[in-house]
Amino acid sequence: MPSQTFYLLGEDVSTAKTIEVNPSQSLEDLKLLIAAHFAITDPNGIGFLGKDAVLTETSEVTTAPGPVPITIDGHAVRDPPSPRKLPFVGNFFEVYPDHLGNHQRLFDQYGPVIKTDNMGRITYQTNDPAIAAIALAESDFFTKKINEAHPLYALKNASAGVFLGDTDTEEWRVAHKFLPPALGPKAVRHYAPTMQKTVEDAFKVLDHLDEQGEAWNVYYYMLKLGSQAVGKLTLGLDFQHFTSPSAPVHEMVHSIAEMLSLNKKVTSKGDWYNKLPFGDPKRLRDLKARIEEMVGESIEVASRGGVEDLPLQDAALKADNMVDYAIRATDNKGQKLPQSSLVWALVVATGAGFTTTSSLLSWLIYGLCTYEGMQDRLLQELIDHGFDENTQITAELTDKLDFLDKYIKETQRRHNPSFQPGRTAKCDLILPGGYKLPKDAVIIPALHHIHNNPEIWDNPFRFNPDRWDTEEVKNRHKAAYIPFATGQRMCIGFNFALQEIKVFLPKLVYRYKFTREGDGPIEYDPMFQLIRPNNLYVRAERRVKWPPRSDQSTTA
Ligand code: HEM
Repeated sequence: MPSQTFYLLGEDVSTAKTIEVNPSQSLEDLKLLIAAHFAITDPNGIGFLGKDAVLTETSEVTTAPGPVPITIDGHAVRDPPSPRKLPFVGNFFEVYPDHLGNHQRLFDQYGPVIKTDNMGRITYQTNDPAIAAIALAESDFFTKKINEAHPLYALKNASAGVFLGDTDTEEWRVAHKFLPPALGPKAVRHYAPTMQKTVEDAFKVLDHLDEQGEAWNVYYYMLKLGSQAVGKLTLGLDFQHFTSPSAPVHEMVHSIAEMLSLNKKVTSKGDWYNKLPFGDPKRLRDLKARIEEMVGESIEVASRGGVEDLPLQDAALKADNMVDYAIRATDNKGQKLPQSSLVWALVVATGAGFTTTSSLLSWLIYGLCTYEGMQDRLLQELIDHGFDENTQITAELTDKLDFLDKYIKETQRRHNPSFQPGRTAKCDLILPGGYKLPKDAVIIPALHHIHNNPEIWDNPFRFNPDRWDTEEVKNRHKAAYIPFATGQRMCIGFNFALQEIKVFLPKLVYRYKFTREGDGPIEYDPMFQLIRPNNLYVRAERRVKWPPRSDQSTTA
């Protein structure tokens, strides 16, 4: 077979490779062949340069005088740009404290892939959905491998939960077979009554705060509410967060939160520190043991009921909660989730579940008080669907609430709580646009910046739920909106989260009118894993009257 030599434009000609090419193959097949040889992640962007023009036929490529330069999306290959570094701190002060605002500025200045060095930790970020989709697909190019550069590295070693681990492990595969069915769309539907009871239990506290004329910190109460629901439905535990306005946050919730921050502290120093018999490392070991003990108790209580084993899907539809599910669910070989994976899979699902939903709930309340007309439109939609305080919310009802759906989507676009799902390059590779990434580099699809990228979204900084009806948004790139990430390592709890929100928000909006207390800037904590409003205070006033149905007011 004839052969041709090729090299990547931008690299030295001496790197050229000789490749056998069948002259009768299509140009598309030739691009696939070249992509495989040069680890080019998207073959569609490959171009072949002739002496005077771009070569568009395989026969032209094979007969051109070699070596033939390869372009990617019309570019030579190049290192991702990076701001100028300062000694020791690198780009730290280019990025922090306002990493959301600063990354936006860096994307505007340098383009869709940027490299930053924050005190020695090198990461790559992208706001391009096409690159995000490539990174998040588990493939020959990328995987979730949590190495020193990964944003979850500090959490990986100390807690070791399978969902904080690498994809390429037997433990993750087993947990990933067992747990997602319990959080599938059908399975979470039967959790709706428990979700509703949870928010209704919070009413007496919110009513009391209203009677006292008190404003409250939204994140604090949403943390209580979000974790109350997740606690019941993952661990079967009642955290008693709404027995009174000052009811303490349950030991499980603050233990998980404290464990997350201790992990960061302990693993940011050498391994010797971890072995100290006192201080933070000891506290961390004690906490881990206590958490295991608490989850172990939940498992024991659930087992004591003498429950029957069931195939995965049936168990998902019948279980009272995820512990109950996990001890019953049996795969087609009659095997169960091993006890060794069970405890930490449940701890991580609980932690991932409440930190995220409580942040999103907080942003949803922020939107009610900030964006003109939202509260009225949400309320009107409820009234028009015959909603009242006795309504039992079901998925059939929430499926009809179009504006609610658009409002949630727009909030997750504009104020997404999670922002850094990192993926690791398995080899030296070339991204669309010609950006080179070395093996083991961690790239973060920057969710906030993808969701607010002006190349994709018209007027992205405007909060506009109606954009979700437009053709432009309906035809967007599949990774232009990925609040729960995408690919095999995406969120397994998204059905749960969305259903919970669709039960909580209507109940809250029907009962209360929310107004913001104070009008200073809202701050977020740049060192927290999630974006949440730290200093948002609201008044929730009980409604005493509701608008008429739209059809009645039109008739009138
Ligand atoms: C608004 C709510 C939520 C948001 C925005 C969210 C977002 C995410 C994102 C972006 C990831 C991917 C992380 C990565 O790729 O590195 C993820 C993973 C995960 N989420 Fe969620 N999540 C939410 C709610 C939940 C809930 C309610 C649960 C459980 C009940 C849950 C359990 C998990 C688990 C176990 C993973 C790890 C999956 C894996 O590594 O294979 N999440 N979530």
